[in-house]
Amino acid sequence: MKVAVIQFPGSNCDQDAAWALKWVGLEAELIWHTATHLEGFAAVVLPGGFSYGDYLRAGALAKFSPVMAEVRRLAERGNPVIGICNGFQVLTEAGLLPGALLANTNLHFTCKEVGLRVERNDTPFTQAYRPGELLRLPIAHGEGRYYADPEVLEGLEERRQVVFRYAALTPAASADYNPNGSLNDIAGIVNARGNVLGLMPHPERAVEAALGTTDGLGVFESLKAALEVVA
Ligand SMILES: NC(=O)CC[C@H](N)C(=O)O
Repeated sequence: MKVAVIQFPGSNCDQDAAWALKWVGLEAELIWHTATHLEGFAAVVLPGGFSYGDYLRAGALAKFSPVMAEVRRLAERGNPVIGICNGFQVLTEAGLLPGALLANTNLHFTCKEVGLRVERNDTPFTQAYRPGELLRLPIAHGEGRYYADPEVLEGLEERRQVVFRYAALTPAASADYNPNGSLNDIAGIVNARGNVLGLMPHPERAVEAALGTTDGLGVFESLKAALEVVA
C-alpha cells in the first residue's frame, strides 16, 4: 500500500512523514512537486515546512505546483489525503479544505507541545483513538490560526468536520491551551466527505518514545487500517 509524500521546494518534514508511514508498515515514496501523475498511490501526505519560503502566504504558491492537480484528483476520488502544518495550509489555499490559516495571534513562530482532543474517531485518520482522547503533540508554526467565516464555521461544526481541537492537558494549563488563537480551538478538520484531513500539529514528530510522545502514531495506524480495508 503505497503513500506519496509530496516534496515542495522548502518542505522540511517530508523525511519524517515518510519515516512515520514506514514505522507503521506502510510503503512511502517521496515525490517531487513537479510530478504530473500519482498512479499507484493509495494516499497522499502533504508534509510540513516552508514551501516556497512561505512567500506571499504559507501555502499560497504551492497550490500552483503541477502535482496539486493530481492531489485534487485523488481527493475527489475519495483517497485519503493528509496535510500536516504547511500541508494543511496548502490544502486550504488549494480549496480542498475550507477556511484559512492566519498568523498566530501572538505573531510569533511557536514551537512547543500542545494538548489536543480527538473529536471523532470515525475517520480514516483517527480510528485508532478513542473519541475525547487527549493527545500531546508538537506544533511548530507561525501561521496556524484557523479562521473561517461564521457561516463556514457553523457548517463545519454542524457536519462534525472538526477532528482535533486544542485542549488543556492539565487543569493548570487551562488558561492558554489554544496556542495560536484558532477559532473554536480548531487544530484539525476534514472535508465534508471525510477523506481529506488538515492539521497544524505534527503527528509524524510523535511516533517514537525517543521523541517524547507517541501520541501521533494513531494517525498513521488509522491510515494503515483504512487502506487495508480498501485493498
Ligand atoms: N512546520 C511547518 O510546517 C511550518 C508551517 C508554516 N510554514 C508556518 O510557519 O506557519
